[in-house]
Amino acid sequence: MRTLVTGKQMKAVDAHAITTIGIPSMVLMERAAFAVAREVKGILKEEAGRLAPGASVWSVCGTGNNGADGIAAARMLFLEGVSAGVVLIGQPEKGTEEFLQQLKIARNLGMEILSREQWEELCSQGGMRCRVLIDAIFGVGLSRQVQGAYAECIRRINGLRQEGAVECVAAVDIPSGVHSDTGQVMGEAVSADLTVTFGWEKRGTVLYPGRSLAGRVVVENIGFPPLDSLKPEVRDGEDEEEIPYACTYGPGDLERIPERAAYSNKGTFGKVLIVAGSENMCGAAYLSALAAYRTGAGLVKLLTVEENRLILQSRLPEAILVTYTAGQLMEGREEFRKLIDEQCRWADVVVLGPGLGCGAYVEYLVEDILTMACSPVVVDADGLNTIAAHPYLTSYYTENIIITPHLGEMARLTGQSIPQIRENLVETAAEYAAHYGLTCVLKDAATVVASREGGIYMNTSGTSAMAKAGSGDVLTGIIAGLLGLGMDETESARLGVYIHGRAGELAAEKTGCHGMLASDLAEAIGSAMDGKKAGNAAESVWQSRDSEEKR
Ligand SMILES: NC(=O)C1=CN([C@@H]2O[C@H](COP(=O)(O)OP(=O)(O)OC[C@H]3O[C@@H](n4cnc5c(N)ncnc54)[C@H](O)[C@@H]3O)[C@@H](O)[C@H]2O)[C@@H](O)CC1
Ligand SMILES: Nc1ncnc2c1ncn2[C@@H]1O[C@H](COP(=O)(O)OP(=O)(O)O)[C@@H](O)[C@H]1O
Ligand SMILES: [K+]
Repeated sequence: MRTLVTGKQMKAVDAHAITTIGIPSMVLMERAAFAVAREVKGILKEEAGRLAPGASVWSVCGTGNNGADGIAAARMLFLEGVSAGVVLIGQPEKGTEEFLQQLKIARNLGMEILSREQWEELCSQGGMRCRVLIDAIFGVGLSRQVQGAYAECIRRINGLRQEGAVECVAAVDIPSGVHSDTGQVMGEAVSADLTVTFGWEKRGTVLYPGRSLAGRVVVENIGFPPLDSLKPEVRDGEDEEEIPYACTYGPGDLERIPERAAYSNKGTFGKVLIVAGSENMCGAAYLSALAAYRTGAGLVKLLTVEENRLILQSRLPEAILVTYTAGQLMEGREEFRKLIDEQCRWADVVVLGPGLGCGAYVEYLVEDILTMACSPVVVDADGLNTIAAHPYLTSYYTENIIITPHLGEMARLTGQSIPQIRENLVETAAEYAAHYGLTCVLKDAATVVASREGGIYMNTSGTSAMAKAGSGDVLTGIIAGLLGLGMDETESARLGVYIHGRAGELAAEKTGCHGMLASDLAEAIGSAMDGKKAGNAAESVWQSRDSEEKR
């Protein structure tokens, strides 16, 4: 498990380390700059291991402590014989104490220091070519939209990278212009190949578009005290609500999956009831059921319309089938309730919604399941659309409900627009989960899981190959399967999302990124749950120099 922090949390740790613990700010900075310089040197090194002759580095620096890191990193490279210079953006005289100190050191060493105007001139004459450009304009201190000269400078950096005048852009802490909490571009943002971040990963490099802009992320422990040494009021200010530290999973977290006991039978691993499918829509029910079995469920039963009987029985003979007709539901509601009651008593887990459609009877079905299920219920797709269309159904929400909306479904549930939700992914999921006391899995390219107690998980596995119909149905099956194995709602949701992404990566390796089908994703679940197998693309772009486990 890796911890993810907001900019504000990171600043609170900085302040705590410096003022309460007494670690001098310049000591932290020296370690931060050393890490950046080390990574840049790695890029500059020839195969033989020596630094490339004439290797040139420009460090483009703002006047805050991010800029101070950038000057210090350039100075370390300069002292190792690299042709490294500094470009200053903003008014240096207004810089932080640390910035002014770093600038003085660089000047005393005789380093080349350009103003923005001089740099612009160099660029416009085509004289700006370098192996590595260090982006140190803004770090976690970015507090507003980027405009004017700063925006121009960021556009210039991206232009140089695009035209090949700069081979590699290395961002200090976070690409300048990316919001450290939301990953949103604040007007203009640097597109980096590498980001060296300090202490803990920032939420903004896990959420899109920040995640695409950060490139490979290296996390460096520069000597901060552990997060749990901070008192809540130190973390977030006495007058404000405490924001929880978010987390993400990696292959090591697969150990959370319970062992499959030798002395067991099919009843040991959970009975999953999947209430899904409608006339002409049986694929979602099939994929959910298949995924639940592939995740380890002992018994999967499909409750679906009579029209799906033949196809589902032939596609997935391992599943038990109970069918109904729409007429049965509309006219014989009392009879139908008995059937639902019986099925709910049988189930250890219920999935409600994939492919249910929007027939008038679906409202009754959703109401009956929500009122009668006494086990965890995973509500997805048309289950959620029905709740959005009939808001009284939210009164049946209980603490063992997991909802798995994509952004469109979340927009229907909350009345917010999709862009609004996209910009506030974490807050939207967290507020809904807290308000209704349930687990909310808000699905996106970087899915967020908000628990009813306030915990936040942000997913880092997955691939765009999964952006295809049916992927969400597979996810509901995986989460249901994990609940069936006995995991709690939060853990099933978090690990389910992680395994789902990992299965996507593994399946895409075989089919190629464009060719993958949701059924390929479901078939890869078993391998994805096997912790010994490598293959997590997200893991390969992430690396920690000093992992949290070691601390
Ligand atoms: N001792 C420390 O405090 C340490 C700080 N570190 C570095 O310091 C960074 C944080 O430094 P700061 O808090 O000084 O903040 P930053 O250097 O990230 O930037 C803040 C500066 O930019 C200005 N600014 C913010 N948004 C702007 C906008 N849109 N347009 C124009 N100006 C804008 C602010 O007024 C401020 O002057 C971290 O990201 C990290 O790189 C690291 O060196 C670790 C130690
Ligand atoms: N670009 C992407 N990268 C990673 N995961 C993705 C991407 N696009 C979609 N996904 C995942 O695929 C799933 C799609 O779910 P959903 O939209 O409900 O599809 P459907 O309803 O067709 O099954 C979600 O779990 C989502 O996180
Ligand atoms: K930066």
